[in-house]
Amino acid sequence: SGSTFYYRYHTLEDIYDWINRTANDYPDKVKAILVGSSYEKRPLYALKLSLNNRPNKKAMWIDCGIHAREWISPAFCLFFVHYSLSFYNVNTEMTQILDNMDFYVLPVMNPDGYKYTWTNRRMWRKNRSPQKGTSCIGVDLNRNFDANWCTTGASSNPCDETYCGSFPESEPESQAVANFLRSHKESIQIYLSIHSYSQMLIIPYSCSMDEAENHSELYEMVKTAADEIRRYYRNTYTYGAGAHIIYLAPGGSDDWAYNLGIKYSFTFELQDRGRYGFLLPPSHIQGACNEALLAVKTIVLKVMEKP
Ligand SMILES: NCCCCC[C@@H](C[SeH])C(=O)O
Ligand SMILES: [Zn+2]
Ligand SMILES: [Zn+2]
Repeated sequence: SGSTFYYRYHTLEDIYDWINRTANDYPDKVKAILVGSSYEKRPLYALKLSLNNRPNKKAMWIDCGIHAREWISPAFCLFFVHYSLSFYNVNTEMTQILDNMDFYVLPVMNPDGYKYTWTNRRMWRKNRSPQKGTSCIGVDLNRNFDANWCTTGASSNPCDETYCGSFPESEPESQAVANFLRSHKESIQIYLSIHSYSQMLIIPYSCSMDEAENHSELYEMVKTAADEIRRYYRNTYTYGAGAHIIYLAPGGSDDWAYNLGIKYSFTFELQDRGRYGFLLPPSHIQGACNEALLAVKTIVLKVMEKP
């Protein structure tokens, strides 16, 4: 699949085919891990990238597609895997990173919702689990984690877009990710969740107005990443703690991962700033992915420098 493959949006079926093909084409570098399944029993595959068989490497987790309508998010995960495999031993930074760091990449965390945006409603956000006592469907998976769950910034109404679910990790998708992170928290040093839109590099906390204990370190990382994006791509990303730069959003995967002990935890809001919003045209995929890649590289290299 030439790079034109990575500059188009893909159906869920094409993404599953790509996952299997990639794992088959790189048997010694890529492993498809089944971390769980969705409400409608679709598999949740994470690709483990391990390009250097040095023992006990640290790892970074990247999830995409937690919100169904944010199509640029899965597009980035596919791009990132392709870039890592294609530019290892070619691009200096990527080689340095992959010699030290494994990656777990979950391209579509909400497959039921993603499918639904292709077949029924392009603007769907939540998963597709039915709720008791109402015909309204779906939980906002980024309000379903156990971090100040269902406080201000989430809704307890199943018909709302930010519905928190019936209890923390009530959904199979969030439970699968939380279980995997719990069982790999010793090796996973960095957490990243990819969303769109509004061009932001977000650090904890979003679930409260509290400041993260390593706030200045995290702030420096996203500031530097945003500066690099401005320098190389002349594009503007805002950065900072979610509760301050976007809105209070409790129950988020990043805040939960942070409290689990993954002290380098981020959420990216990719392009654009509202002209197309969630309907970002395919012609913008390359730019959006290059910007996000630069931010990932900047942050990972800084984490690797830490003693
Ligand atoms: N974990 C909360 C990070 C800040 C909010 C992120 C946005 C992405 Se669409 C949201 O979940 O509303
Ligand atoms: Zn989102
Ligand atoms: Zn968003």
